[in-house]
Amino acid sequence: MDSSQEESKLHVLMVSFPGQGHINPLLRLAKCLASKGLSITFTTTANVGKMLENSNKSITETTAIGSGDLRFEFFSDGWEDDDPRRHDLGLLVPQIESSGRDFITRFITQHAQDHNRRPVSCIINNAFIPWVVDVATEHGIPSAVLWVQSIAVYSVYYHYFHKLASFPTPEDHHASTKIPGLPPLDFDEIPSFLHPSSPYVSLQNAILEQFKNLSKAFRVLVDSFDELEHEQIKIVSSNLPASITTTPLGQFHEQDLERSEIKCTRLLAPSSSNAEGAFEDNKTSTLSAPITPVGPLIKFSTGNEAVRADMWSAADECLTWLDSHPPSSVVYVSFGSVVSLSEEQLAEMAFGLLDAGVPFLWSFRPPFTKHESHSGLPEEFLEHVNHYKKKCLIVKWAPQDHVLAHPSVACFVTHCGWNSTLESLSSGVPVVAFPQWGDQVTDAKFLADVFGVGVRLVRSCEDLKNLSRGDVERCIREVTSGEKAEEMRKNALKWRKAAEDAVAPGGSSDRNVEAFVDEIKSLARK
Ligand SMILES: O=c1ccn([C@@H]2O[C@H](COP(=O)(O)OP(=O)(O)O[C@H]3O[C@H](CO)[C@@H](O)[C@H](O)[C@H]3O)[C@@H](O)[C@H]2O)c(=O)[nH]1
Repeated sequence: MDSSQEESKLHVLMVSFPGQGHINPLLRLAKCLASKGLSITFTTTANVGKMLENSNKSITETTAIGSGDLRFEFFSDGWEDDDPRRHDLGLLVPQIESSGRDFITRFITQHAQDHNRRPVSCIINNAFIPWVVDVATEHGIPSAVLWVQSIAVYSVYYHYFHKLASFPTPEDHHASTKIPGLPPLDFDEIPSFLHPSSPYVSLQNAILEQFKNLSKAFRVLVDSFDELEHEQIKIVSSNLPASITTTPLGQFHEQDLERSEIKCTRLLAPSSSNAEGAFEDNKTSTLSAPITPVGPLIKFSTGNEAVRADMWSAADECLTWLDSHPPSSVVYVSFGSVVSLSEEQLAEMAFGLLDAGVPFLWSFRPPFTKHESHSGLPEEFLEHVNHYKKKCLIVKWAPQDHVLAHPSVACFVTHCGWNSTLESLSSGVPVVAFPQWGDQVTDAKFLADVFGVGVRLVRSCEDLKNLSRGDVERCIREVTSGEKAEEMRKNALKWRKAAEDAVAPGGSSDRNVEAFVDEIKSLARK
């Protein structure tokens, strides 16, 4: 690259909520954009930044990726290192907003004034920090959002927020929800934060807040792909005005950029359950920027595997241990970075795994706080694991992307976070779905009934409480042997191929990423 190209690299600031399930997809997008010639600064809060630096030394320096580059800069959330308030989302979300707003404003100003730095041309953020879009708008900087859950789940929240469909009410709280383009969703299949009695009010607010200002962004990118969620993309897009819906994926028109002027009225009278009063001004509302799938981001090869953002060090031994097993023989178990199981659930899961008689690798994330139990596994089970190291391995954190891509893995027992869901589909690995809350219950429904790659270990909150080792064993057997297992394996491999095609040069997501980069360049010229 000559010096004039080097100078003309556009600078994109990417801001992540400090959670693993948010950081991973945003970082994957960051690497992808850098590989196409953009200069990226990736930021999140400093306490999580410290964890990332401890487990990934490579992120402490600027890294050249393709014709662009990537660097990290973290901001303090204003609390001491061990402040327990961080574990309360209701407190954390506003705290990050106040410190994050200051940081981003300073960052934009410094980069605009200092001739030795590149001014910020675009800002991209992910879930739970919608104020980033407002800060960008206040400074006249174009902004985009990366939605880090499925488009189906986006559609459910979108229909809820804009009162476009009926949802369960306290009076009729088990009614199913019908949303165009989605199968009818039973009560236990809509994201559980929308249940009338959900105790997770702060999570519901954090999620729904995002829908307030999506129209200020010029694009909502999604870590999904057209072939996987074609109908859902069509439906979500069709609630936008015609000028946008007629725009084919991967081709942007001038009028798309003026959508802040666009208004759309709701289609249905509001159901009494729809967070009445909370989002008062929805009668005539600007809906959202166009939705563009750019995933699965994990499949884009940027030639820089070393840059990772694990919050804990991934145990290298996983891959050598997997190497010692025959193809399609191991069950991988992980419940992501947030979920904690009760001691009863852990015991049933543990003994169910033993009863299934298959080798297993269990990633059991370290506790967040001193108070969170990490010794919840039964003593008898741990003794067995120690004795049969060849057959069972428990680690604190695994390189999950590499584990799922390993040929020895036959099945994934997962909590169905969207990243895990997409990673298993992209790797062709069938699943036993063990969702706990939020979008996970919807993802589980899709994995089993729409994508055809797994079985559900639990279907309702009641099942969660009554998990039995017999069910664990039965589900693992169902997914790993017999005719039905063969069918699921075939479907999983079909999705893996579709994922590979989507990100290959000229594939649906690749075209969308290219067009997005062109869009950033074109907005920067204005
Ligand atoms: O040992 C492990 C376990 C997990 N992971 C990675 O951690 C991420 C976990 O993300 P996800 O599967 O989405 O689970 P959560 O961490 O639980 O994610 C939260 O955020 C997601 C995105 O909003 C939601 O879909 C989930 O429901 C929510 O719990 C994935 O990329 C995994 O590859 C590892 O690298 N090693």
